[in-house]
Amino acid sequence: MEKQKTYGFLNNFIYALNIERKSNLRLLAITLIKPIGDIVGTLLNSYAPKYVLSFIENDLPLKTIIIYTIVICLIMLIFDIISTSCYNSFEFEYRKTEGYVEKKRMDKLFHTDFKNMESPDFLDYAQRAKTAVTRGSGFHGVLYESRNFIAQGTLMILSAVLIGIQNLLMMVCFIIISFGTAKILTYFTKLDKEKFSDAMAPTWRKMTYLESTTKNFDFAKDIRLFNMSNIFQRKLDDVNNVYNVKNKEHHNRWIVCNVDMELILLIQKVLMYTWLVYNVVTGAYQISDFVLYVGLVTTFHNSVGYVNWIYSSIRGNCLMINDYRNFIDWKEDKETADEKDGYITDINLNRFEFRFENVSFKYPGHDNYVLKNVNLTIKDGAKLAVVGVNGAGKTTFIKLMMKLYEPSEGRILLNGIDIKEYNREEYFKLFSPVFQNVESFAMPIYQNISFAEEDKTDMNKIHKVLEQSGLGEKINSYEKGVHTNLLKIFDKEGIDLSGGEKQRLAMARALYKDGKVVILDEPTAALDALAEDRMYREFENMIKGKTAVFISHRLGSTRFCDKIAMFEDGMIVEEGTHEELMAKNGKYAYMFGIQSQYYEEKQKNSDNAESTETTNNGDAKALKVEMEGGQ
Ligand SMILES: Nc1ncnc2c1ncn2[C@@H]1O[C@H](COP(=O)(O)OP(=O)(O)OP(=O)(O)O)[C@@H](O)[C@H]1O
Repeated sequence: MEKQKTYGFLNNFIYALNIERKSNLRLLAITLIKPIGDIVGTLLNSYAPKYVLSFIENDLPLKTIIIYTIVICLIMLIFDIISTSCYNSFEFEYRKTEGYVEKKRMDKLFHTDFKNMESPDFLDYAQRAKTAVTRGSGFHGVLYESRNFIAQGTLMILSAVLIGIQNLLMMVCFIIISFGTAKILTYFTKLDKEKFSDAMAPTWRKMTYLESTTKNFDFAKDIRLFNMSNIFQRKLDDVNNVYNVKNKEHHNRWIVCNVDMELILLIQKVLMYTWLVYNVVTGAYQISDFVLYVGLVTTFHNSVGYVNWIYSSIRGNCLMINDYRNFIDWKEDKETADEKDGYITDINLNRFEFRFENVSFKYPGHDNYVLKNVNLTIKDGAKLAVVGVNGAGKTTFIKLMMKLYEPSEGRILLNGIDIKEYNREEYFKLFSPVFQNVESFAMPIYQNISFAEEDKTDMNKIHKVLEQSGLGEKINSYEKGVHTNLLKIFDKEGIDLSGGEKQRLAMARALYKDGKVVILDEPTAALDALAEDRMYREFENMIKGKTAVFISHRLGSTRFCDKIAMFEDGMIVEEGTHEELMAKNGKYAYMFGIQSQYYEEKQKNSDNAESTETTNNGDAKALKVEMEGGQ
């Protein structure tokens, strides 16, 4: 688990103000101007009754009293307007700052090491960082309350000084009481952050998963057909139960805190009123003084309460900002950091030879090795087929080759240089991958292929690769053609593609990218036999002269490769050409034999059906294609 860095309260507070300054200067201006309106407005509220009363006590003419009173009211109105307009524009202006911090958070998620995306620790921090950018907490909480903190803090000091001028002892008592309540609040805020916010992060993560899975169209079919609602609801009940227990503790904690504070504040009120009533009874104060000091006492009392609450709220929100900073600054692996001095960023190579040297690998957080002491060379321009049973380590092998993970032991070299030395983002650009599981994104079709804005997309090339991957006719049949949106998230008329069509889309992406190294991981798993036949012909064009790795369960389809590496239990157990491996009569030959038998039987049945029903011979041809993967 990543060690959390703890920044002080002030450090986090300044960080939030800095974010405010960088993202929206107007918001910073509001933060500074609103307190002026609040302070003057509140003090006038205390002084206005005293002055109006003193005009009467001093027998001023009625007309003068009315004019003075109107002037006082107008001044109060001006400061009230300043305060209210700042208050109203805060939410609107905050939108920019919200966008700024959210963008930083998303950037981290987009660029972090691939392995972090499956690390529960990292995902918990991602969840906490999300809380820090949610309205009402984190940055919003700190910036919103900082205006009130400045206003109420100043009012607290001013009213304390004004009271202190009259009675120093009282002022000292009030200050001690305010420190006492502040201490109680700090204690409860810290306790609650640990016992509630932090402890709830894994529960939020689970809830988010359950919620997003339930409404995800990709899962909707399985959920219904396998009647998974019960199991989902049970899991939801489990997390809800944890939430309910923690939430109850959270609320009880705050009730205890409030009661403690109210008891202390009661002592303060009793002291203050005793002092004021005594002075009026002994004739030391006039009625107008009494009214003024009641106003100041109330202001002091309220501002102490506010300052405590606001301070505690800002403190709690600063702890969330601390989490946000820990997430944004989450240390990436040194080897894969983006802009490290000395890392090779210019990967303009014209030959691509990969060498795996004693490579072993275990997934983060797991003890078992998924790859064991793999030694293999893929020569420049060579086509390597990787075969083996499910779970043998084939996909893991290419994930390592593409630098999505790093070897736990050993090293991988490209042209003799450890791939650790290459800048990750530049290195990714080398590859054109086609995976078996393909995601379509809620974007127009052309963008699902180029991953660029329209003005940076070569539309002719888009049409060409769509034709090559067999999607051209389908896409052209839509009114908006390549501008048709996929999925219905941004466009009610968006379309969805079938599994096979998605795989063709992946092929179009790879063709468009035209990477110098081609990776095909079961690229035809979802295709029908005829589409597969066509795709293989495209592959041959696509990989001509390039280094390529091809994973397939259809052993016949690997014959166009120069070399076959057979994986078993994370190790390469056989290596050579198809003919060499067949001659060896080992595991590869055995697997090939079993598959041939199956397809021969299928073909025999098809032939029988063909002779008796004299049907077309398309199926038999398709079977032959299926076995040989288009060869
Ligand atoms: N992200 C992961 N975390 C932990 N273990 C994983 C992860 N991905 C894969 N594995 C494990 O690693 C082993 C090898 O998986 P891999 O996907 O490389 O196999 P494969 O040969 O490509 O299988 P298939 O033919 O089914 O695609 C499997 O036992 C799998 O459970």
